[in-house]
Amino acid sequence: MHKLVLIRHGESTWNLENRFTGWTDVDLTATGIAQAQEAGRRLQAAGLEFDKAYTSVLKRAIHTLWHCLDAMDATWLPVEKSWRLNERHYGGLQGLNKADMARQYGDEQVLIWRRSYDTPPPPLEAGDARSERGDRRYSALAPEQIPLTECLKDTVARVLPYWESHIAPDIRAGKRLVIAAHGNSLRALVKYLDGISDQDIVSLNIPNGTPLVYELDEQLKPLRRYYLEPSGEKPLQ
Ligand SMILES: O=C(O)[C@@H](CO)OP(=O)(O)O
Repeated sequence: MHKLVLIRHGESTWNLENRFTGWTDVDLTATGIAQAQEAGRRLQAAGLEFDKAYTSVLKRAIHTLWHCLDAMDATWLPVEKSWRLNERHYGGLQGLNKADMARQYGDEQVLIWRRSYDTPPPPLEAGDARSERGDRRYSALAPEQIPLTECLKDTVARVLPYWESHIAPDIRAGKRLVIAAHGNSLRALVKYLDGISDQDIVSLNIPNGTPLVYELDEQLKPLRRYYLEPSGEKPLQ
């Protein structure tokens, strides 16, 4: 049996300000840092240990991993970062306020933008100052690989090759992994692992800074999955 831990970053400044974030590289708030430290303490109290960590190239996930590992006295662990674990790209909505957009376009439209499986938000213009196409951290990618918007289906399509090429082989080799990532890159992974339908994934939300433990069989099929809450194990809903 293998154990894999997924953790969504702690509260970010734009979570607090209720802004569409996507690939925008925002910091954790003081609450987000505390959530990450608490996650590390809970993992340690549950007796979980890791051999390696994975994260995105966005600092809210990277710093969550640091604080979590620091609380476990395990910042020495090897860490692999990939853009493929980044948050879903939010297109032209990046930076805008979610409540303002709901007032302007209605709750139903905002729900489609936020949770539809295959309808992406309006794209960024390639020349938009918010586009990540000039960002040095993505310089190894062809420009067209850097999204201008994404629906969850697009996120699944770029997360799964990384699961297959990097994460799954590590698990099969016996490595105990923690993955610190984002609400939607983790929803993509959970959808795949648990075989959740395109319809049912719409209502699955992953909270900030709460370790989600998967117990996997030899074929990497989930046997159990649960959040590590202060009160103990809580089933994934
Ligand atoms: O803004 C974002 O990038 C994400 C995660 O915070 O928001 P949502 O919950 O709408 O997917």
